[in-house]
Amino acid sequence: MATDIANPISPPSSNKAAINGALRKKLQGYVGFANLPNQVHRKSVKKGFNFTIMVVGESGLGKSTLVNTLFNAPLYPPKEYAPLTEESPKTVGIQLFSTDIEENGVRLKLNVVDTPGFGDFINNEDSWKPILKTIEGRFDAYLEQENRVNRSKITDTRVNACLYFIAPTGHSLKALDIEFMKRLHNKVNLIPVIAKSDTMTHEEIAAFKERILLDIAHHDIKIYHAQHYDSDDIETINETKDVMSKIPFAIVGSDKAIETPDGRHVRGRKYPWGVIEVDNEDHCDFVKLRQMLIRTHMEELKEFTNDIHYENYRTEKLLAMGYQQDNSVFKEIDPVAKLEEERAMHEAKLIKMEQDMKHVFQQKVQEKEAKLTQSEAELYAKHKEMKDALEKQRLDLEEKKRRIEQGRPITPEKTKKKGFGFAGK
Ligand SMILES: Nc1nc2c(ncn2[C@@H]2O[C@H](COP(=O)(O)OP(=O)(O)OP(=O)(O)O)[C@@H](O)[C@H]2O)c(=O)[nH]1
Repeated sequence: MATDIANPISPPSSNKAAINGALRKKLQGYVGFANLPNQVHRKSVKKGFNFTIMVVGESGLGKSTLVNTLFNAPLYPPKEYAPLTEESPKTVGIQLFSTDIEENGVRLKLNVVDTPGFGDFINNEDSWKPILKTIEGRFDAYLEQENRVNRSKITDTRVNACLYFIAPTGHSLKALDIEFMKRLHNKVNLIPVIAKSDTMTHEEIAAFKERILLDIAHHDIKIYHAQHYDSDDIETINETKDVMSKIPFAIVGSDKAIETPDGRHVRGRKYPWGVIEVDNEDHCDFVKLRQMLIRTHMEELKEFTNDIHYENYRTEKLLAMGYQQDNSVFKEIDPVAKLEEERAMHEAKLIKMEQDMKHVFQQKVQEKEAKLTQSEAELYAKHKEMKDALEKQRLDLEEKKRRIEQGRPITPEKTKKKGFGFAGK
């Protein structure tokens, strides 16, 4: 099904002057995803785009109606009314709708995940579980495809944006809203919207928005925060600021054409006191929401999904499966640091060599010293022995001399025994 979403219900030509009148703010240029080529590479444009939106919120807040309004296409088959209760029919179970939209040669495959409204049960405690399961299930499917041997054709069904519908109570967020948003904010780009904002006055909407943002900040809920693609481009910065200033978007949904009192045919809701136009920026933020989703921030929403939410999920999952990450492989090689490292290694090597040489030298000196000490001791012993022998000789000679002087004969044996040259004399 190919639908022109950039031109929601065209009014008859006779009423065109009235459209340009005071009530309706005329859009500058066209609004649509044909602008995407400015955001990404031409190749992606050729391939076409794939975008998945999820709608979450209490039952009956107009989720299905908004999706039809957003894409100006009856994505939802008309809900059958139950004849007995005459109650509005509900979405039961998670439903997926897909449509191909083409604009200026750019193809967009749009997927919408509609979740059943919650809040109807006595105990709504776990109503977030199936929604979280769907988001994670889509991450798992992507992870499984990434791990295949052949990864050339990966089908990406990951949820790129989650429109969270807040009931137009005018009070603060409900405990259930807080619980839901907290459960989802780390898994998906959360975009809060005030449903059925036609039931509130402008002042009430402004005060309610303020209150919601305070609650979100108080509970540390991370909602999607658009970034500037090109900080030098003042137009982009202003556009992003403008879009961000509208969050939470106060929206009105209607896929029906109605006639305004001045004869225009518009998408809107008719009341006894007047008409609320869906595509009128003075009436609600629907145009801004569509602009952000399709025109200005689609690629960024996809990037955030892949780089932040999916990456975190993947890391947690792989760690839980026992995979360890070797961070050293991600260490960037800094040439200065590398040189420094090499220099340190070289220095350490030199120090080691110096120490080894010192050790060998000391060993040799010690050995020499030991040898010298030993020969000194030997010399000393020899010297002592000679000295003792000479002393003994001196004593013998003195004895002989004394005997000769006393006239006593010298015993030849004794002389012989001595072995000194007196024996023959
Ligand atoms: N006043 C008003 N009514 C709306 C708006 N959007 C939808 N409705 C009406 O609200 C009723 C419920 O709308 P649905 O789109 O079926 O709501 P839902 O959130 O999909 O409901 P579930 O399927 O139960 O989750 C319908 O009668 C819609 O016409 C809106 O912006 N303003």
